[in-house]
Amino acid sequence: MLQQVNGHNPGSDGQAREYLREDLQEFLGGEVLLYKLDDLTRVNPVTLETVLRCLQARYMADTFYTNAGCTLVALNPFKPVPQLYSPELMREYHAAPQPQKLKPHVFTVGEQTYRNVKSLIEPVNQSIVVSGESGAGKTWTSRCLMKFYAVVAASPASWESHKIAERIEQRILNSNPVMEAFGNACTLRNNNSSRFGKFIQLQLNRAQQMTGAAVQTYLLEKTRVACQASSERNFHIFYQICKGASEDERLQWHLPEGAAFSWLPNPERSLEEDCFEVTREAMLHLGIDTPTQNNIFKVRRKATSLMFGRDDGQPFS
Ligand SMILES: Nc1ncnc2c1ncn2[C@@H]1O[C@H](COP(=O)(O)OP(=O)(O)OP(=O)(O)O)[C@@H](O)[C@H]1O
Repeated sequence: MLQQVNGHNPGSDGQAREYLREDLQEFLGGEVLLYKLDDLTRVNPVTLETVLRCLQARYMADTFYTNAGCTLVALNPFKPVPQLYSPELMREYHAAPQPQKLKPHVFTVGEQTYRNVKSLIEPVNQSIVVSGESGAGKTWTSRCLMKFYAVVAASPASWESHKIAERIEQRILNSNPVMEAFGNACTLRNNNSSRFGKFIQLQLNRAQQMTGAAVQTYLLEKTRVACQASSERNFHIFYQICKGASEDERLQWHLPEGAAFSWLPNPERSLEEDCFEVTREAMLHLGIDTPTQNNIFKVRRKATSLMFGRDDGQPFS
């Protein structure tokens, strides 16, 4: 039963609809100012149309973050916006007496969470849930948060502990290209779609410095190895190996130059994520040395050679 619509007491459903229509018109009439609404709880009346119009107005004004109470709505800009993620901006949010008074940003969430750990007498674990549909920007957002913590949670006093913190920071950031190489693939919606879920745990000591990180992955879409929807691709790592292996490695891994594989469709698409060197470099930083890497790729290559199948129908030796 309808009791009240935006302060009106309607006598009937018809009247309620009329009031709603008037309120809607009034709200959208001042549309030029919609981009200034940085909290969706201030949208009135709350309808799908008003919320979307508000987000659209902000998007047009290159404003990609909007609060919705204690939730942050992030719009994917689909273009590089480097000034939005600079270390200077990270420090600004970190140093602000009240970060929630600054413009809505993923760094506000990061900083508030960081302070919540610190401000309690007994530190309490904090969680940030990043959700959205495929291509919405979850991986990007998680990466941003990791970079943010790597910057703000790594300012120890002594040179020695500074070095340790720096190493942890690098390892945390380097875990991304490795996980993405092995667990991401190009889909119709996203060139770099994560085909697994992940739970990332960042560990801080009592002084709020980063001491480690752990990543748990789950629900890897293993079937993609053998079956890809048309116009989609297999996991990046396979293309990286095929495109980036040196001549020596090709010989070792029995990987003829230019060979086509039926289970590696659309290899002609050249993606930023195809860079084998980036994965190898990141693995090195994670402590996986070159011989171990070679063993991994050899094992991967052997396991997959049975499956890839060559387009000419020839089995692999
Ligand atoms: N804040 C941002 N700034 C610039 N580009 C972005 C931003 N967020 C997302 N993108 C772009 O959108 C693409 C898709 O984002 P992302 O991979 O994070 O989506 P996702 O939600 O993790 O998708 P999936 O669920 O498929 O893994 C990124 O590769 C990047 O190009």
